[in-house]
Amino acid sequence: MAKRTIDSFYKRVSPPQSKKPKTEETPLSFTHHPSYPHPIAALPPSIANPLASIRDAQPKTIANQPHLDLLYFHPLIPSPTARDLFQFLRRELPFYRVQYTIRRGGQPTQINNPRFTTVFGIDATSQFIPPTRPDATAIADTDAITTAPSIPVDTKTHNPISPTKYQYTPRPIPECLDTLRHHIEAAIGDGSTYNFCLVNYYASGNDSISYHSDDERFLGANPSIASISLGAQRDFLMRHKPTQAGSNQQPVKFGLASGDMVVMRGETQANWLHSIPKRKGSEAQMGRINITFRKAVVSGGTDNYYTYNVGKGPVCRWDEREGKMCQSGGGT
Ligand SMILES: O=C(O)CCC(=O)C(=O)O
Ligand SMILES: [Fe+2]
Repeated sequence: MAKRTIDSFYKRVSPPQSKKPKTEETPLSFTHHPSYPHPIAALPPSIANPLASIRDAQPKTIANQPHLDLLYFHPLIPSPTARDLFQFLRRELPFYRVQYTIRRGGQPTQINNPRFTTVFGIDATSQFIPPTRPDATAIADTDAITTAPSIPVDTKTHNPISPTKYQYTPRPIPECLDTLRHHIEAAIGDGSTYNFCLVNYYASGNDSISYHSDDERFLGANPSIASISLGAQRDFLMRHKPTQAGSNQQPVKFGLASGDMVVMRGETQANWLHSIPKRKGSEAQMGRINITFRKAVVSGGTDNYYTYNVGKGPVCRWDEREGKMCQSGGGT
């Protein structure tokens, strides 16, 4: 049987032919997977081709504060491509407005995520591979090649994982985001690899993420987190965690623009907090997408990421006529 990479495995089919003349924006193919609420378009060449050059982008190193270790690509993606990628991802990805309950002071308290989120990927104990084929004749059947979905298997044994291993059905990173992953791993060039892609959509200046650090144990020690900004410019604030010497340091502020990438690595997560505060002003009504690539090393990471970024609520899609995210019916 011919050896095929995981990347080449995703089903690629042409969209239904219509009488409309083809424009550059017409998606050429889709990633299909039973875990997706809908097929997810692959990048059109008008975005995929210029994106290939981001591998050569040169970052600035920011390590002028205790425990801070950042790479700042300003920009990573040139502005026309960043704009097209923003519009493409907003239109094509499924998003969620996740709600969950925590106990606060002994009382169950409902938390509403103040932004739209979505996630793809699986931790390092599992991986997506094409299902094995019994004989070579199946390969001759192009339809069989293109319709079989990739399946999650145990990384060590390559046996299919138990259906009860995870609380949520993990989703493979779709081709449009996996292409980006390959390019940014090359641009960062320090050997970091990623198996998760989290996407935030801030619909306006009223959406935000409060101070936190991505220092969960399931990311291992000194995790590398690559964070890409598209769309509206927003302030990214970082401040050192409180120390014995006090906590009244001024935050470090980056005005993250469309196409920028910040890589947080080394001891950064263990020692620093970061946030995107709410904002007013001219760009406040514009949307912003943030994409983070991360590597979860144990299975708890998969459950955590799907719980807080997909959840159990309805899927939302961008509605061009309404100019906003709308619930698209059905489940997750
Ligand atoms: O939107 C951003 O730039 C930051 C997002 C973030 O910190 C996160 O998702 O953990
Ligand atoms: Fe974060």
